[in-house]
Amino acid sequence: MFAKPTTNGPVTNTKLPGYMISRGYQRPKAHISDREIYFRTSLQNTILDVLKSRPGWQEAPSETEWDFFWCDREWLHQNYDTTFLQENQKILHFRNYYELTRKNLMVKNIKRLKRQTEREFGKLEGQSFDFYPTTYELPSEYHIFVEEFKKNPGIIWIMKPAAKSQGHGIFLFRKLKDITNWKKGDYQPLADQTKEAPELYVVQRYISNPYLIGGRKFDLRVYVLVVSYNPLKAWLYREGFARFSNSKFSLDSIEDAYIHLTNVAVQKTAPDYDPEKGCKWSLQRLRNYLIAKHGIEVVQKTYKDIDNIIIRSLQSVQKTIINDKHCFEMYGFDVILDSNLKPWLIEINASPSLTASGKEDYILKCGLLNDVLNVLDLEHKLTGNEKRVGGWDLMWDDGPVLNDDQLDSQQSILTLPTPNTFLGLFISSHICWSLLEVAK
Ligand SMILES: Nc1ncnc2c1ncn2[C@@H]1O[C@H](COP(=O)(O)OP(=O)(O)OP(=O)(O)O)[C@@H](O)[C@H]1O
Repeated sequence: MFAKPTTNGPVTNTKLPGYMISRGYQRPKAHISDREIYFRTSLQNTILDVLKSRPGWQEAPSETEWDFFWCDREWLHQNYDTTFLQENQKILHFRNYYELTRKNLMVKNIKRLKRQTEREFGKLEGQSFDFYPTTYELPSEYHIFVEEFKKNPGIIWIMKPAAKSQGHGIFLFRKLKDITNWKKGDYQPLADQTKEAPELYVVQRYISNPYLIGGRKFDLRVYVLVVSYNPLKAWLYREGFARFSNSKFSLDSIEDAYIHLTNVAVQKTAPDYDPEKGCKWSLQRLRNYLIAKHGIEVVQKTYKDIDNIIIRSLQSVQKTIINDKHCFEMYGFDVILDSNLKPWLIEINASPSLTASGKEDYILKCGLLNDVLNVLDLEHKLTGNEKRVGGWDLMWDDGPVLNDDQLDSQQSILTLPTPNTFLGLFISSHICWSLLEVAK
C-alpha cells in the first residue's frame, strides 16, 4: 500500500498568484506509487464520492499539491497558462477543449475536415462527415442562412446559444419573423452605446422525424475518453443512456420544451415528471429494444455510424487541440436517431453532468468515473497494451483498434487498407463485437 509522503513542505500561501504557487510547489521526493495519490476537485457530486472512496487516494493537502485534478473550466481558463505541471500530474480538459464543445466551433471544425477530405479523397469520402444537421453560426452567417431558409420553406429550425447548456436560450421556429426579436436584441446597439459583442448562436435544421419509443423522443449520451490528441488515443464506454422527453412527440406545438428538448435539466422541471421513474434508459436496454424490433444488422449499421461520428469529430480537432500529456478529456456525445435509425450528432459536452438523477444513474456514473481513473492509471497497474479497461474499450490508438478475436477473423482483409476501408472495417468489427457482448 501507499506510505505517507515525506514532504519538502509545499508552499501554501494562497495569496500568491497561481503561477507563483505552482512554481513554488516542491513535489515530495517519494515516488507517487510509494505514497497516497493527492486529488483535487471543485465538484461535489459523484466524482467527489469516487475519489474519496478510492483506495490509496486522499484529498490534496493544499491547492497546489495534487496529482490528479478534476478541474472546472473556469479554473482552467484562469490558471492553465501560468501553471507549470509536474511530470505525474493529470488534469481534466485540454487547454482549448472548447474547439469541440462550443456548438459553432464544433461545426466549423467538422466542416473544415470534410472539405479537406473531399479535396484529398473525393466527394464520396466526404459523405462520412454528413452526420450533423445543417448548421449556421449567427450573426456571422445570417445571410447564408436566410438563403438556405428560403430554399426550404416550411421546415423547422432550432436556435441555440453557442456556449450555453441545459437547454438555456433554445427555441424552435418556422418563420423568419420568429427570430426578429432575437435579432433586434443582438444587433441593435445598447442605449448606452457600449460595444458588447452580440451573443453567438447556432441555427440548426431541426430533426423533425426523430425515432420514437412509446411516442416519445430521446437522445443518446455516449461517453468517450481521450487521453492524447497527438497521437489520437480514444476510449469508448460501453454504457451510457438514452434521455426521453416527458411528453409525446408532436410538431403541433413547437414552443413546448418538454416535447422537443430531451435534456434532463429541462425534463425534470415538467409538472408531471416522476423522479422515481426518471426519463432514462440504459444504452444496453435501448440496444436490446432496437435489435428485437429491427434485427441485428440494422442496429449494427446504426452503431457503426455512431463510431464514425466519434472518430471523425475527434479527428476534426486533432491538429487544433493543444496536446499536453498531463491532460485528458471525458466527453459526453449527444446523438439523436431519426426514424430511419440514422444517428445525428447534436452536441459534444466537455463536462457531461456527473450529478446522478437516481440510483441506477449513480451506479453508472460511479462505475464510469472509477474506470476513467483505471485507464489514467496513476497507480501504475496497467501494462499499456490493454484494449479494454473496465467498461472502456480502446477504439482508436493512432489508428483503429481491433481486439484479438477480431484480428483473427479479419486478418486477411487487413492488408494495406485505404483510410476509408480501414475505418469501415474497424467500425463494423468494433460494433459487431459490442453487439455480441450485449447478446451474451
Ligand atoms: N437539431 C436538432 N434536432 C432535434 N432536436 C434537437 C436539435 N438540437 C437540439 N435538440 C434537442 O434539444 C436538446 C438540447 O440541445 P443541445 O444539447 O444542443 O443544448 P444544450 O442546452 O447545450 O444541452 P446540454 O445540457 O445537453 O449541453 C437536445 O437534447 C435535443 O433533444
